[in-house]
Amino acid sequence: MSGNILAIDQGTTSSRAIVFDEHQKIAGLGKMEFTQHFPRDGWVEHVPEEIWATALWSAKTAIKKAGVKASEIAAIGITNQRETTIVWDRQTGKAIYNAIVWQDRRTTKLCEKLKKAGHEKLVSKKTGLLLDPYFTATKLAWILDNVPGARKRAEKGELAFGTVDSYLIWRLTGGKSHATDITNACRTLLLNIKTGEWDDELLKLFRIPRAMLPEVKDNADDFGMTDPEIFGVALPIYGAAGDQQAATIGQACFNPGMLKSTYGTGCFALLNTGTDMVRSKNRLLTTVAYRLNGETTYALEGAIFIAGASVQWMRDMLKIIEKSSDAGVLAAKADPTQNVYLVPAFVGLGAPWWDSAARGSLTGLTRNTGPAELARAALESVSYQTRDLIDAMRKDWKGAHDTVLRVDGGMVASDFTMQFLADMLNTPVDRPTILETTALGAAWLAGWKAGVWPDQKGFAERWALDRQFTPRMDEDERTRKLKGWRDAVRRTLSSS
Ligand SMILES: Nc1ncnc2c1ncn2[C@@H]1O[C@H](COP(=O)(O)OP(=O)(O)O)[C@@H](O)[C@H]1O
Ligand SMILES: O=P(O)(O)OC[C@H](O)CO
Repeated sequence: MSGNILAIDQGTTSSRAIVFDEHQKIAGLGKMEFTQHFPRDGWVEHVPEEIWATALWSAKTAIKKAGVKASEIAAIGITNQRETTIVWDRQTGKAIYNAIVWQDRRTTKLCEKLKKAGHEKLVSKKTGLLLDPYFTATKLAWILDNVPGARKRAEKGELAFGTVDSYLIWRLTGGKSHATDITNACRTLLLNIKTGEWDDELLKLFRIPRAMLPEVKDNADDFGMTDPEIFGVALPIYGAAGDQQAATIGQACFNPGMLKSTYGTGCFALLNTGTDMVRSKNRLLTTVAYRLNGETTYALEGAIFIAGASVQWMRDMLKIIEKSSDAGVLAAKADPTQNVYLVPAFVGLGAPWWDSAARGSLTGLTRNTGPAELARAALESVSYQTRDLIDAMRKDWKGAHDTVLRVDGGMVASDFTMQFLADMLNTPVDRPTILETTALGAAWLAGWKAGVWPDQKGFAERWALDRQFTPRMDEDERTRKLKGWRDAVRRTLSSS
């Protein structure tokens, strides 16, 4: 059997697919951006048909570009933007409402109400998460409460719920498989991360009918065969994982203490804590890193909502750069004596603040502040936020000390940003040769399950360094800059 694996990576701003060959090298890639809908302040939606169409187009393009026949693909792995919520009609396969995206804040009030009623402790204990609109359950409840007739139909079993992995699996298998994987399921607020099963108490709290939920599987598992109409041949789907967990796998962070951070639209740092479920005292998340052969590995996670999105904001709204890669060039021209801080709380602040009512701020402006200082502040904000996460991780778990950070995602192409990151963390930052680690992680799951790719150890040995960024800034300068950042955050919090 051939060692070609198709990975479908359905992200927040684009869908892409990659065919990796038997040596885990990229043989073909297809990528398409899709429309972001912002119907109201704090609301973010995607059209499910567009998610499907762009994912499918990308998959077919990747196969074509790789110059292989679909029959030469051994298996498919799926990875996706997490928490994004879709409900569809089991009969027609049509979604009953747009996908409510992870960034969407419309359920802030409901979360506050549940918190006031004292439910956060139970929710955190069972799920490792917090009562924040970021997660799926309240978005799903919103759909059931706001689409006429939805709740009744869901109770009768006529509607199906899924995160994007589940929706793609359903579409790819022609409605034959309604499944999800443990890493996506554990982000819904409906799964008990200790047992790995849907939890009746949580379902009752969020008023979610069990009949609409998918089956929860391991990350390398049998998720069904694709409908032969789609690729001309039925292909097995053998892997699925949320994109941040897939990146953890793709970065081969398989040992406790290993840490990766992905800089895409948002930024997500995951620290492997092994089979230990480390409970955060500093408002980080406890999450499933992966479950293989029934054994669960956990991670501590810090989630930042805006990273590369601030670069897109400069490009699309402020129009001070033409393309993302101009940001680093512009930032390098900034006046080093200015202390401008951008706190990009465009959709609230994630870890460790969890302030959904906060909105972005720009401080330290002078008459001489121009686009270059703004670009620098936007790129630097990513490193400051990462520092906040890693400080919290170090307080939570001793295994987080002396670790090297492996980075990936679109934004790590910026050398300026990576150097500043090493300076702020005061720790080396390793950028691998393959930056498509999310897709690679999903591909490994499928390739390993299909028996055509190496095992964990063999795969980890193939991880290759492109460049290591080492800290260059002196301690006084770092301390001064971090203090300025913390002041800026303090002023941005909604309670300030
Ligand atoms: N050279 C660069 N410098 C800074 N930011 C960049 C650069 N290249 C891409 N980006 C940013 O990275 C993000 C895209 O990363 P990607 O991993 O594709 O994201 P996602 O999976 O969330 O769609 C965009 O927000 C883009 O602005
Ligand atoms: O699409 P990304 O890469 O920004 O990832 C989104 C995360 O999965 C949200 O939790």
